[in-house]
Parts: sequence; C-alpha cells; structure tokens
Amino acid sequence: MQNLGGIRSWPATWRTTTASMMTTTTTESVRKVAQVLTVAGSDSGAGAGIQADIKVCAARGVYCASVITAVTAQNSRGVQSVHLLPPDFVSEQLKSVLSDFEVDVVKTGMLPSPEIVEVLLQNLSEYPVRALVVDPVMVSTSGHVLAGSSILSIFRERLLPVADIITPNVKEASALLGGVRIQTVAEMRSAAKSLHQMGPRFVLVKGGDLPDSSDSVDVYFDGNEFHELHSPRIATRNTHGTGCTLASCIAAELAKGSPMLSAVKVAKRFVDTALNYSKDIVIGSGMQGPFDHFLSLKDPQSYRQSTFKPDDLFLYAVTDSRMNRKWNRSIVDAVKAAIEGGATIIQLREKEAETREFLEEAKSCVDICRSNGVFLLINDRIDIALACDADGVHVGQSDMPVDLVRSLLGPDKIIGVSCKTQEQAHQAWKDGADYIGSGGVFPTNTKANNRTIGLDGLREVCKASKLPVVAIGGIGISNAESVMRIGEPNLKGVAVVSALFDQECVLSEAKKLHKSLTESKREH
Ligand SMILES: Nc1ncnc2c1ncn2[C@@H]1O[C@H](COP(=O)(O)OP(=O)(O)OP(=O)(O)O)[C@@H](O)[C@H]1O
Ligand SMILES: Cc1ncc(CO)c(N)n1
Ligand SMILES: [Mg+2]
Repeated sequence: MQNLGGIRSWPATWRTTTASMMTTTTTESVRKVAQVLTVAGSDSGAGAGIQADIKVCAARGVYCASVITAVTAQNSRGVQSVHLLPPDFVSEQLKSVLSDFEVDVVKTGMLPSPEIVEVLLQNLSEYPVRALVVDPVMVSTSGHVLAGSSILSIFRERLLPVADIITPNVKEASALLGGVRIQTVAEMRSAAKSLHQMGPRFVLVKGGDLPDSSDSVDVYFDGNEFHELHSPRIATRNTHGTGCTLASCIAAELAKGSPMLSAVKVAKRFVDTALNYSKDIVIGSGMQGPFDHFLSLKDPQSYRQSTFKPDDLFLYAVTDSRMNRKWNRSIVDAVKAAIEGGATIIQLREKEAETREFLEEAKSCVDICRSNGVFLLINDRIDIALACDADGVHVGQSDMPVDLVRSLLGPDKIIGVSCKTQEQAHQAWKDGADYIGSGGVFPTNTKANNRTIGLDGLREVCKASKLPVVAIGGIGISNAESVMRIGEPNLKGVAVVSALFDQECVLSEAKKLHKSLTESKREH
C-alpha cells in the first residue's frame, strides 16, 4: 500500500521465487509461502468472485485465503439474488486471517456497502500488508448491480488513495468519475489519468466490454506513462469472471515479488490463455459461462503452444558466457537485467558451460522468466531444455533436425531455427518450427566463420517464410531501425547478443534498444 512503501521495498530474494514452487527458503526449516487474501463475494456458479480468486492463485502457485463479503445466487444466466454479510462478521473474518497469516497482498472484489469498506480499511490499518489490489466491482457483466452508488464516495475518498492498483472495467471507471463517457481507447486513457489523481499508485482500465473493438485492450497508467495491453478479442461466451481473474492474478504475481507492470502483463496473458483454452467448453446454458483456470479441461498439450506469439520476438536477448565472464556477472543477473529493460524473449546460448552448472543456471533463469511472463529458450541443448523445463530451444542448421527436436520436446514447446536461405525457411516450416532466426544480417564477432546475408538476404528469407522471423547478427541500437525498416510483415523483431551483454549496463542498453524498436514500429 502506498503509505507502507509498497512492493518496491521488498527483499530482492522475493523477486526470484517461482510460479511452481511459491516459496522462498528463509531458513533451513522454514519456507515462506506467497499469500494473497481476497475480500470478495461468493459466486455460486464459481466462475467469478471468491471462487475465481482462489482458483487463479492456486493456478499461479500462491496461497489464497478468503474473506466473504456477500453471497450471491448466480449462474451462467445472471445473478438471481444477493445476500450481504453483516459488516461485523466481515470484520471478524478479516481479523481472523490477518492476525494469524502473513498476508502479502490483499485483493478486493465485491465490497457491497460503505460499512464493509469501513471495516476493511480499519483492519488494513491495524494489520498492514505489502500491496492492495482493488477491483472496484459494481455491476456484473450480465448487468446486475453488485455494489450500488452508495459505495462511490468511500471508494473515491478512502479506498482508492490507499490502493496500489485499481482495475475498473469501462463502466466502473465511468461510475467512479461521475458518469463520463468511455467508449474509445483515447477515453480510457483519459479516464485512467483522472482515476490516478484519486490516489492509487497504478491504474488499469479494462477494455473487455469496450464496444466495437476487435482487440481486447486494457490501458495501464503509472502516473507518468501509459501502456496499452492488446490481445485479440476471443470469440467465446465464457467470459464470466475475467475481471476477478485478472485482478487476482495481478495480486498473485505481486505476492511472488513481481514489479507492477510485469504482474499486469502476466495477468493479461493468463486471462487470454485461459479464455483461448476454454473458448468452446460448455458449462451452464446462459450467455455468460465460466472458463477453466487450470487449463486442464481440454488437451493440456496445447497450452504453451497457443501462447507463443510472433510479437514475443520483438526484442530477443541471446546470452553469451564469454561476455558475462568478461563483465563479471552471472547469467542470471544478465537475464534479469535484460528482462527489466524490456527483452521479450530470452535465449541461453552458453557454448562453453559445464553441463551441471549450466543446468542450475538455466533453472534459475526459467524461474525468473516465468514469473515475468517471458519465454526462455535454450540454444542447441535439447537435454538442458528438457531438464530445466525451458519453454523451447533454438537450433542451427548443423544441430539436431527440427522434426526430431519436435518429436523429443512435444507439441507445446517453442522451436526456433536459424535460416539463411529460402529453402531452409521452407524446411523449418515443414518440420514444425515456430519461428526462424535469420542472419547474420551484419558482420559480427560473436560467431566465427558465419556468412553475412545482409538486409537483402534477410528480405529474401522473410518473403519465403510462413513463420515469423527474427533478425540476428551484428544488430544494435545504431542499426536496429534500419533492419525493421525493410518492412516485411513477418519480420517481428531483432535478436541481440553484444549490444546487450557486451556492455557495462545491460539494463540501460536494453531500455534504449526497446525504445528505439518501439519508435520504429510506431512509424511503420
Ligand atoms: N473476449 C475477450 N477476449 C480476450 N480478452 C478479454 C475478453 N473479454 C475480456 N477480456 C480481458 O479480460 C480482462 C477483464 O476485462 P473485463 O473488461 O471483461 O472486466 P470485467 O468486466 O470487470 O470482468 P467480469 O466479467 O468479471 O465482470 C481484461 O484483461 C480484458 O481485456
Ligand atoms: C461475487 C461476484 N463478484 C464479482 C463479479 C464480477 O464479475 C461477480 N459476477 N460476482
Ligand atoms: Mg466484462
């Protein structure tokens, strides 16, 4: 919470906890478990509310306690009835949990009366937590009022100012702002700005219900900069509880130690994946079905595969053991800095590493990448990729053939392959690769005896490729724009080695490169 220092003051070790383990060893015998407390309403249909919150946290590897504010009779057709719990009893539940557990993050959903908000604030001042995520639930997607206008003034005056992030949908944002019109992304941006002035540290205005939009766009504002989070709108009836899921996932990621923007990105991606994954399941006969938070009601194999997107190739960071040694940093530190600076995918290319040491480092990198929602690939070493459960591999033309890699790794891992020619690009697609890396575009010292194909060669490969392409070889801040300017639609980004890792500060180089790539993307 704002007045408590927020998540920025968290111990550094927390930032490396994993989604699957949810713990950090503090002493030999005590394991710290990341904990969320949701303060929300029960949904008998279990698609939204408390039930969704608990499922999301479990899916993200975080413990979730629950304080119930109201009980709803609700299904896929709508809300039939709402029963509020007495504020005193809500307070007893809050005390019960907060006085006993080490709650990291409180997430609020349905807070149906000013008295309930009052007891929540009272308990939070008595038992401070590290972060407060406020999903200002007011109306269900089916149109039922879950919290009326009586809560508006206490929300505006007392709850929002102590929130770390608020996640209103467009209707809720409009209600909080006294009924302003929000029908476009531009209006979402200005709403986010006005809401920020009410005191929360971060604002995310969700665009799931934005009319006439082919993308599902959420607008994030940190008081300084805006970020638009886009994902294609998924055609499904199963969107009941997307809002609760998003907010709880943000809370879970914060509890594990993520910075805010990373938590929001992971959450958006989680909702997107879960919706995609369960778009055709049928639960209930109404217009608003629940979806599957555990991604298990359908063939689990398609999970990862469906989440790799060509845009993940935007800023592709490839590590190099010699450079890390030269600058005296570990692979793990190099990867952390690259991600913080904006790298969108990581490849570990550690030619000289000893297997056992490499495996340990790769495992740590998997944890960091996963908690930041960034994929991690291993160069060439299928064995290491399997052993550390990396998201995939990148192979060259003289490494193991792609079809064999695919049969070893299964359908859900990402496979990239280096291609210099149109024939190789065609073969990569036939063999089941997900993307190709093409280069060396410019001469480079990183790879000896590597033929340079130039921008013309890159263009040829892009034209022949049915797969997304990332350009590699001698690319850095000075020439990244000229590469992207070739304007081939399937050229999705640049891969860099020295430009990030043979530098004194990986973080600032990554930031600069990300900025220049973003600018060149905007221009085209
Ligand atoms: N059809 C969809 N396809 C993809 N993403 C979606 C879709 N609908 C909603 N989302 C995403 O789900 C998240 C929740 O957004 P939404 O605006 O629906 O919240 P909400 O209305 O509060 O949710 P709820 O339905 O739980 O009340 C956002 O990240 C939004 O972009
Ligand atoms: C209990 C409850 N909380 C939140 C929502 C918002 O989706 C809902 N429909 N039901
Ligand atoms: Mg909605």
